[in-house]
This record gives sequence, structure tokens and C-alpha cells, in this order.
Amino acid sequence: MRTSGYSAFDTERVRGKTPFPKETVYYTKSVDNYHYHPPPSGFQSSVEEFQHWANLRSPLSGILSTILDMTEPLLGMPSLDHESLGVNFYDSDKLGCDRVYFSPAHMDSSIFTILIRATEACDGLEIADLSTTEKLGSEGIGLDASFISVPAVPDEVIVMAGTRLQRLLGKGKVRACVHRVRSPMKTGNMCIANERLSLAIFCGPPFK
Ligand SMILES: O=C(O)CCC(=O)C(=O)O
Ligand SMILES: [Fe+2]
Repeated sequence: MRTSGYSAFDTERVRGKTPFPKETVYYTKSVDNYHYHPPPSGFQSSVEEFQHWANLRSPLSGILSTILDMTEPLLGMPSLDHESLGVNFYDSDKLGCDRVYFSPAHMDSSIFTILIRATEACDGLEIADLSTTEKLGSEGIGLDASFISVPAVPDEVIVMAGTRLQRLLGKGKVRACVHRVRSPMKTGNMCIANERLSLAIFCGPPFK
């Protein structure tokens, strides 16, 4: 894998609209779709070691194929055999007190995403309970659904279905996970300073 891009604070957009208040370094096997923007030095070096997490991809895809009763393997087809690693850095000091989310409600465009977080009691990750809404798009779901908070547990990773899996198997079988990240709690007018680091391994072709 090599670094394929760096997106600065507020430059990435959810659904082409809402800016993501995070900085991200992307690593990928295939660099075709990217314009190369090197990350700031120092950001990159601390994360190289996390690439071993990508080894989870194969066993997880096998387990998912079994759970979903699939006759074909989920990964391994050349058109799907892509993976990229996003290292996200969120800093509430940069956020401003008017913004509640580090990451607004969205679905990933992967087949599945493996998400690794630092262990914090109030991590901020929340997933939508899709049984509480009739809406289908992530924006509508974000406004309408109840969200469940997902605390970070030591030695556990989160695996989320992406829109590619939903398209492959149909909404009747799998729905893409709508998720968001709350910024740290605010007390009165005070923002409690907080930094957050997460690693997202996007398996399958992203950005479609
Ligand atoms: O930071 C997180 O926990 C979630 C990151 C995320 O949703 C993404 O990178 O697509
Ligand atoms: Fe995501």
C-alpha cells in the first residue's frame, strides 16, 4: 500500500455537501482515482504500523459470505478486490461550538468497512436503528432515525456493511450501515477539548 491522498480539515464532503470536520490520510493499493496530495509530515509516520489490520479483510469476508449464504466469495473478483485505509483525525478545537458531529450521518461506499478506534468510554460513534425509519437515504435517515451509540471495546473492531454490499445482494438482504460520529459533549457554552483518531479499512471499490 502507499499513501494516495491527504484531505485537510473540512475539505471532504458528505453527499457532496456537508464538509467533514476531520483530516484524513488515505492509503490504497490502486491510485488511479486520486489526485495526489501528500500529507503533512508527522501525520503519516505514526500510522504505518496499523496496516497489519488489513489482514482481517480476508477472514472477515469469508465469515460474511457464510453468514449471508453467498455462493460466490465476497472478495477476490478483480473488480472488487480493492482496499483503502483511511486514517481520520478529529480535533474538537477546530470544530467550533456550533457543530455537533465530527462525522455527519453517512454510509460508506465499500463492500464492508473495518473500523478501528482508540478505546474511549465516550467514543462518539453511533449507528442508525434502521427499523425506526422509513427513509432510505443517509441524510433522511440521519434526521429521522434513532441512533445507537457504539462504545469502543478493547481488542474489538467494528464491521459495517457498505452501499456496495447492499447493491450486490439487494436491500431485502443487507442494508448499508448508516453511521455518524458525535463530537465530545459540550457543557453550557464550554467545549471540552478532545482529539480522536480512527482507522477505517474500506474493502471493495470505494468512492463509486
Ligand atoms: O471515525 C470513525 O469512527 C468513523 C469514520 C468513518 O465513518 C469513515 O471514515 O467513513
Ligand atoms: Fe464511514
